[in-house]
Amino acid sequence: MVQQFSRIAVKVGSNVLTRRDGTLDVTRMSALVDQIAELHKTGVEIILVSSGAVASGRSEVHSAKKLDSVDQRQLFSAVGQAKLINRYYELFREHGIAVGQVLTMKENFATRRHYLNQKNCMTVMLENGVIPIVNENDTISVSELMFTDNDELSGLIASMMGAQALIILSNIDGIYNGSPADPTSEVIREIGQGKDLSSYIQTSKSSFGRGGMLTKTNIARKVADEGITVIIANGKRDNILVDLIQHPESTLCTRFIPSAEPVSSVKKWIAHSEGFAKGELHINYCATELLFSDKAVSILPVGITDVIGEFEKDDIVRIVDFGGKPIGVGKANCDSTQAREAMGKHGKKPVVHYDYLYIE
Ligand SMILES: Nc1ncnc2c1ncn2[C@@H]1O[C@H](COP(=O)(O)OP(=O)(O)O)[C@@H](O)[C@H]1O
Ligand SMILES: N[C@@H](CCC(=O)OP(=O)(O)O)C(=O)O
Repeated sequence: MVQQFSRIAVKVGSNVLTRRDGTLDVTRMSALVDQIAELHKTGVEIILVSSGAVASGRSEVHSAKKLDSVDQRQLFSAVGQAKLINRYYELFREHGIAVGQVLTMKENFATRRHYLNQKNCMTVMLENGVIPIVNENDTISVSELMFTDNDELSGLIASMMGAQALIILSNIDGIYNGSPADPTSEVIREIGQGKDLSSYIQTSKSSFGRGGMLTKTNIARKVADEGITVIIANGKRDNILVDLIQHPESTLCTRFIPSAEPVSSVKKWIAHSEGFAKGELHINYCATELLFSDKAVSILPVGITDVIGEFEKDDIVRIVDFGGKPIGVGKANCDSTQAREAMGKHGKKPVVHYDYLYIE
């Protein structure tokens, strides 16, 4: 059989790995490991993004004093991540497969150097047949330093590692075209580019999840726009991973159709960097129009009407259109003082070069 994908990222959500009482579902973990091992043996490279640290720590510690939510998360994840990775290690060892732990945080995606260091680490692991098991470093990622959830992290990882597909396993068969609780709702099988799904998504979350379906959908769209197939499926269904890869037509899931246009690796990094923007470049009507045309256009000083914030050369800046709407991100080619000096002038060097510009 021809394999559809040779490198995939698989995200396993908290709810897939957690029983109703909040403890780790080792039977489910073991079933998923068996499937990953089966795919690995057919030559598919897999990066596993696994939640479950907080859930697996919860049952291990019983604090005498009442803990606030940050303390709880730090304590449970510190204990739980050790337990989680230990379980994975043992389960994969039965298949003769080595695994490695990668704990990361949002800041590690902010500078290109850190980004490339992480990429290199996981590339070496894959080259040596080791499956990277990635999670957020919950012990030190607190509040604004946190990813929205592991869906966001898995999108960054899939994009960074040049995966052809990202499979997000949750406790639901896919995105429903109404409330999942409504028996008339159905799973949307395929989502093309530019489809607005906001009216379908309920704000309800599963009991142990962090972000909910809306963040899943937003991430999925962004990643698919970079040319990566994104699949949302039910990790609690038997043999789901193998079925998705080997019997894609007959397996229930939501599939985001990837863009056919290739996106460079630098642009992929920039696309996910909005949260790290240090400043804003406001542009006029004419520059906005040009950016949305088919041409490869850089942001020239002549089209800039305002420079907000203080930034250095190579920092990420947000691009804001003439109506005040954020339309993209880019890597600044100069600092904010130089950008202000050049603003509105003809014949100056681009403030953001096209190669380092991502328009949404
Ligand atoms: N239209 C929808 N289709 C599917 N699920 C939805 C929809 N709207 C809201 N949801 C909720 O999103 C939940 C999955 O997201 P989340 O709780 O973040 O899971 P995970 O922990 O796997 O990341 C589902 O259990 C469901 O309750
Ligand atoms: N890093 C956390 C999971 C965070 C999270 O957002 O989980 P999920 O709702 O599955 O996307 C943990 O391991 O418990």
